[in-house]
Amino acid sequence: MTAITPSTAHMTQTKHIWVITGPAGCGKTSVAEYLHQQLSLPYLEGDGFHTPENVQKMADGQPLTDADRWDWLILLREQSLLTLTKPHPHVSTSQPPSGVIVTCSALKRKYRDVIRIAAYHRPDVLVHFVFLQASESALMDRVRARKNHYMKDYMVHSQFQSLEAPMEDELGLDCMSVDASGTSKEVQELALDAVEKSIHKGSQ
Ligand SMILES: Nc1ncnc2c1ncn2[C@@H]1O[C@H](COP(=O)(O)OP(=O)(O)O)[C@@H](O)[C@H]1O
Ligand SMILES: O=C(O)[C@H](O)[C@@H](O)[C@H](O)[C@H](O)COP(=O)(O)O
Repeated sequence: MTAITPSTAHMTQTKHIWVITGPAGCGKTSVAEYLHQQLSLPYLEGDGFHTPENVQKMADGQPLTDADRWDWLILLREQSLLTLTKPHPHVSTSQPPSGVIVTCSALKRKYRDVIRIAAYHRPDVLVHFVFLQASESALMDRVRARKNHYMKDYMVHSQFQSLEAPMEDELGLDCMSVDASGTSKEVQELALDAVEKSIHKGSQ
């Protein structure tokens, strides 16, 4: 049996991958930046991991296909795990972080399944999905008002066509649904509250 010493204790602590999900404009970036600040956890912006080809495709107004998304999802999963092993530069400790925040629309159940694989060989890792729920028309308005982004408002409809919001079984497992119809501040607070409750529940 391997003894748990202070130097190895961090390896056995539960580590969390917090995936902030939902269609374009739901507030993934806004919420992730807030959680990053409030929880002092590293943050991976999913949009930054698309290939130039995928970005061009979306900028041209074509929704991504499943085939376009697989490698992106796998990359996000691998980068999340890698981030959990590296000392966090924003915290004054040489220990790896206790969690990582990642934005990823994760529109379909099978996309979430790809990310769930992160925990298959890492019993110390828990994956959680925070689904930001708001109406299509609200998200159209937000994306229309957002400047300097490849994703245009007319893409929101295709995102809702692809969307498989987490159902009861996923909500009872590793997904939480957050009302994202309010102001940015309200949604940020609701998301933080949901994450903190989940951490608290896990520690009991
Ligand atoms: N709750 C909100 N209410 C109104 N506008 C919001 C809200 N959350 C984010 N926004 C704005 O809407 C746009 C999309 O938000 P963003 O965080 O980029 O969403 P996503 O990353 O899910 O596409 C941004 O311009 C952002 O400032
Ligand atoms: O900020 C946004 O508008 C979204 O995050 C957007 O960029 C998009 O959702 C994905 O990154 C593309 O991938 P999907 O088509 O799989 O959502």
